[in-house]
Amino acid sequence: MRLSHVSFRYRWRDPLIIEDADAELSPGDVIELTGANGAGKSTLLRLLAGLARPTAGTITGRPAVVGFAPDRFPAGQPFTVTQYLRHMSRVRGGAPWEPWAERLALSHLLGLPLGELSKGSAHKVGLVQALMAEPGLLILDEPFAGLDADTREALPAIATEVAAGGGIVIASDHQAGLRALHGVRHWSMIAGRLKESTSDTPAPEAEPAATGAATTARDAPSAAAARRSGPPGGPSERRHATVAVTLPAGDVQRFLARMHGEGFQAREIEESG
Ligand SMILES: Nc1ncnc2c1ncn2[C@@H]1O[C@H](COP(=O)(O)OP(=O)(O)OP(=O)(O)O)[C@@H](O)[C@H]1O
Repeated sequence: MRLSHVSFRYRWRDPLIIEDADAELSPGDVIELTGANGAGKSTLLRLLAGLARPTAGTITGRPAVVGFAPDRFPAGQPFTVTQYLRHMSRVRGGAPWEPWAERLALSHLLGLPLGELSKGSAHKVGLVQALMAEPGLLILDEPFAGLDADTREALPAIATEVAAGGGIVIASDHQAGLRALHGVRHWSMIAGRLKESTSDTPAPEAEPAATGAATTARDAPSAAAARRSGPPGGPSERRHATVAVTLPAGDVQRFLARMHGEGFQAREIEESG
């Protein structure tokens, strides 16, 4: 998989969040992505996942199966854990999710509605949906945040297994949870630039994103963030609209991944003959 001169801005005339990123990812790579808050890590991960398109440059050779665990799992969906994971498994061609749920110590929570899960447990559900389809590219946005000690210890081994099976693993990680892994690559986002450090010491998390004007972008509530949190206060937070979408069956997985990444909720999937 290759990034060639990839630049990205959220809106026309906004500053570039990512500027001229070049990188090559090979099967078996485990990559730790660091950078200050707002440096553009999540943005880069979304570009890698195919959930956003580069403003300039290209990303080629993305593996067919991408597992993406966002930093904030959209837990406000009207499903129990089992219903949600079954549903994601169907979307992913019947991928086995139960062993992952067991491994991440979710088995006792399967009957709970997603909305009743603790932050860490909801995060685990996001990890299970990302792992179940044996991704060729596993993207983890702050995977260690909020996890209990056992799961924190399990994650490096899981990353190693995915890589050993020929997958690429990339994780943004303020907690250095993968740093001890043998052969881990260190990427950092600094001032809009993607840098790889060749030593075992990753580059410092020096500066936030791109240029001075990036402050505006960082501080402004993003459209996606606004959608995730909803309007402040009052019963309007609970108002929803349901939209029926028809699309080719082969696009369902990509569509759902993008939708979940944006914080939207899937209600029902129905395949016609
Ligand atoms: N949907 C959006 N629309 C406009 N600007 C955005 C959007 N999402 C993020 N940004 C801006 O892009 C910049 C990079 O954000 P990003 O979430 O990629 O940073 P990050 O390195 O992952 O930060 P953190 O470590 O805090 O998670 C920030 O300035 C942020 O405000």
